[in-house]
Amino acid sequence: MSAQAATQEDLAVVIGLEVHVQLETDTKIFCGCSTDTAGAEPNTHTCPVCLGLPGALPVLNEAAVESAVKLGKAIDAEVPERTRFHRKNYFYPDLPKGFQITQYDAPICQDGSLEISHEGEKRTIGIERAHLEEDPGSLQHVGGSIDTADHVLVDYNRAGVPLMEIVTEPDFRGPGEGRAFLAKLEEVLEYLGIYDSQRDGSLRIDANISMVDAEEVGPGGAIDDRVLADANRTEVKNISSHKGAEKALAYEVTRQRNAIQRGREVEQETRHWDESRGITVSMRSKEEEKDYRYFREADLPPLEVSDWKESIPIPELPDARRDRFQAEYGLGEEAADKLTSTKQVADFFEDVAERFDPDLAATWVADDLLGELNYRDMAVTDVADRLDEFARLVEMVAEEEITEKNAREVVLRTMLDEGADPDDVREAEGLGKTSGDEVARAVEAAIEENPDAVDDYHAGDGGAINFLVGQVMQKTGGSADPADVNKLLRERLET
Ligand SMILES: Nc1ncnc2c1ncn2[C@@H]1O[C@H](COP(=O)(O)OP(=O)(O)OP(=O)(O)O)[C@@H](O)[C@H]1O
Ligand SMILES: [Mg+2]
Ligand SMILES: [Mg+2]
Repeated sequence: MSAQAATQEDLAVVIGLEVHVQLETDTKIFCGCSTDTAGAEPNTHTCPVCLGLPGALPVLNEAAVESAVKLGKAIDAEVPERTRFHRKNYFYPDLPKGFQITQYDAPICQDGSLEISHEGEKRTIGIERAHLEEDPGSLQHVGGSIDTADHVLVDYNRAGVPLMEIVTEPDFRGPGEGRAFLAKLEEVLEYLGIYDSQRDGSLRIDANISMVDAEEVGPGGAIDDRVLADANRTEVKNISSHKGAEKALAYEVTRQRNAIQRGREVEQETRHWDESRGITVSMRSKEEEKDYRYFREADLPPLEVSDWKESIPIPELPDARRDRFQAEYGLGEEAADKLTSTKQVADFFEDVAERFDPDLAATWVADDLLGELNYRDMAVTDVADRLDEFARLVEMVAEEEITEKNAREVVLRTMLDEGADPDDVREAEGLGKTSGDEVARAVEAAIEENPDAVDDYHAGDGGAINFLVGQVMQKTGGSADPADVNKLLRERLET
């Protein structure tokens, strides 16, 4: 059956991703310019090297290589003994030298993989390679978007920021899997501490999409290399988030499907994701490898990492930590997932679990804190500098200085909404958990003042106890623990 005659069901989606990640280093990859460019005036973090002035020589940043090796270990890649750099030639204003220093035939990471879980199923996504390169400068399109702008401004502050380009096999069979992969990759990068998710543009994605005859898909989603090579694919550039990736992929899948159903061929081309319009637009026919005239970067010697790489440690990664949390703290799968979703959350949970009690810590971090943050469209990163205060709140609950209900509904919410300190909120709201004596007195008073309810209780009316609990709660200003009060009342009424 030819692709032309295909209907919806006859087509399988093929997606491969090229993910560009900015490595978090103090200085650029080939010069000493600071990478801390947030809010800086354009073109103020530059020097002859990253501006590509004639005669300037690159010197490789050791920290960038170390980060690349860490990533290689995390994705189970081969890190060859010797790697080298190449020049990729193209003419575009974001590249002052007219070429990008990148890696070609000897990338620092080869043949890795990452396991994702999507819609309850686990899949292993192959990673063809991950190589080091320099980030180009950034362009600002003035008076329109890329295809309509009046003119373009160039900022070379970004030029030379270390980038890792991670190239997957065409292993995704749908946009959702692509998104799951990006989330997982970001998690791993954060755990490794080599990446700053908060930095603008620190993760940028090119997505390759094609359609093949569904009959070509074998067991486990395998597709023959020849079929993949023959399929006309589009490469979508300018995707900068997981959400954007899923949307761009879904758009492109629909566009290609429609074209094939109308009997048209999908053109092999480069397209641009226009985030604000939610569409992809054609940019140019796809360049081929020979267009880049790759040749060896003679200004950088080959890089030897064979002995060195063994001495570069990596921390426990998300999957391992998830398993350990389940085994060590008796967490369910869902709680373990939530509590390892970012390193910061996981570290915070462990800290609180060790100091107080794992069950309490799990509820407080997974349900209460993350729930309230989520409700406010916030993440743990937004309160990263206040984690001590949240730990203090859990301590108050653990030490029974406050009821769980008040801790959750008053203190936690006020902390988040007003940036208040937990002890201050408790004091201001008079929420100190009432002492045992005070509760006992309130129980006595409630019994004395409500003989009818006491009679009803003895006559077997189950509702009477709730009424009495309510009376005690009122007398203690809501600061007693209702479960304790219930117990006290029953004990007292049975004697
Ligand atoms: N048939 C296909 N459909 C979708 N994606 C594919 C297909 N074949 C290959 N890919 C994906 O295309 C991506 C890049 O492929 P490749 O390495 O051949 O370079 P390229 O896009 O030509 O190179 P560059 O972007 O550096 O110029 C990979 O992620 C790969 O998985
Ligand atoms: Mg590249
Ligand atoms: Mg490509």
